[in-house]
Amino acid sequence: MHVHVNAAVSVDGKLSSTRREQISISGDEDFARMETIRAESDAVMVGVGTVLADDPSLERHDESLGREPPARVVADSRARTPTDADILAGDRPTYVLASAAAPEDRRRALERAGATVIVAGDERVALPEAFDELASHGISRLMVEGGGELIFSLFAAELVDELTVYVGSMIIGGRGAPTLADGDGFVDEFPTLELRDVARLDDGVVLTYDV
Ligand SMILES: NC(=O)c1ccc[n+]([C@@H]2O[C@H](COP(=O)([O-])OP(=O)(O)OC[C@H]3O[C@@H](n4cnc5c(N)ncnc54)[C@H](O)[C@@H]3O)[C@@H](O)[C@H]2O)c1
Ligand SMILES: Nc1nc(=O)c(N)c(NC[C@H](O)[C@H](O)[C@H](O)COP(=O)(O)O)[nH]1
Repeated sequence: MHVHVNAAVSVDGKLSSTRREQISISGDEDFARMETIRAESDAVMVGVGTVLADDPSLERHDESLGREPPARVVADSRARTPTDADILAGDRPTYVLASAAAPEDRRRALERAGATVIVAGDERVALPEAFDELASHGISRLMVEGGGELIFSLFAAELVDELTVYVGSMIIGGRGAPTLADGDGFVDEFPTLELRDVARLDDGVVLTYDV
């Protein structure tokens, strides 16, 4: 499975503010670029932290981009996704990746709301195992939109193939504000990236890396 992480950060590397509310870092051109990647993907993924903060639809709004609209995936160890979340709306499949720690009633509630629940791992979602399961459902190109906890885990599990980051010309600051990669952090060995492209977009810059 090809895994493409895409996110927008401030110059100081933040995904949002200390209030964890969605901030418009991207402008129209970057949102259009993001939609193109969505349209080229079999599924679009976020962590439940992003679902709870932003309630994203993960829609492909521009129908002219062709193909089937992508399925949706949430990494949600304890099955906390609200049953009225936008990510469950409509007919496109939604896969909730949960762990054995997810209460049975929450799993069932999400299934009743239309989700396919995949259980992998004891406490947190075991991402490699869950991704194998997604592949068996025909997902071979996965786009990941964040947030920082999920992106860190994907790098830690060496599951990322490609990274695009839009750096908006703003400072957000805040010690506790989410960054591109949070989690426990790397301390001795650090994933290295190969810079493939640099492009100006809106008032910022898009960096494209192979991992
Ligand atoms: N600017 C951007 O491009 C962008 C994109 C997405 C999110 N955001 C922002 O990021 C913030 C949310 O990010 P976050 O880091 O709090 O949450 P997140 O979206 O990364 O979700 C983290 C949650 O995912 C679940 N999870 C399951 N298995 C996991 C695993 N193996 N590793 C890690 N997490 C796992 C856990 O329940 C965990 O709490 C919000 O403020 C949102 O606005 C910004
Ligand atoms: N590319 C991008 N630029 C931003 O400035 C910003 N704040 C996000 N944030 C990501 C966000 O948390 C969601 O993943 C989707 O951007 C939600 O969009 P939809 O409601 O699905 O259209 N993403």
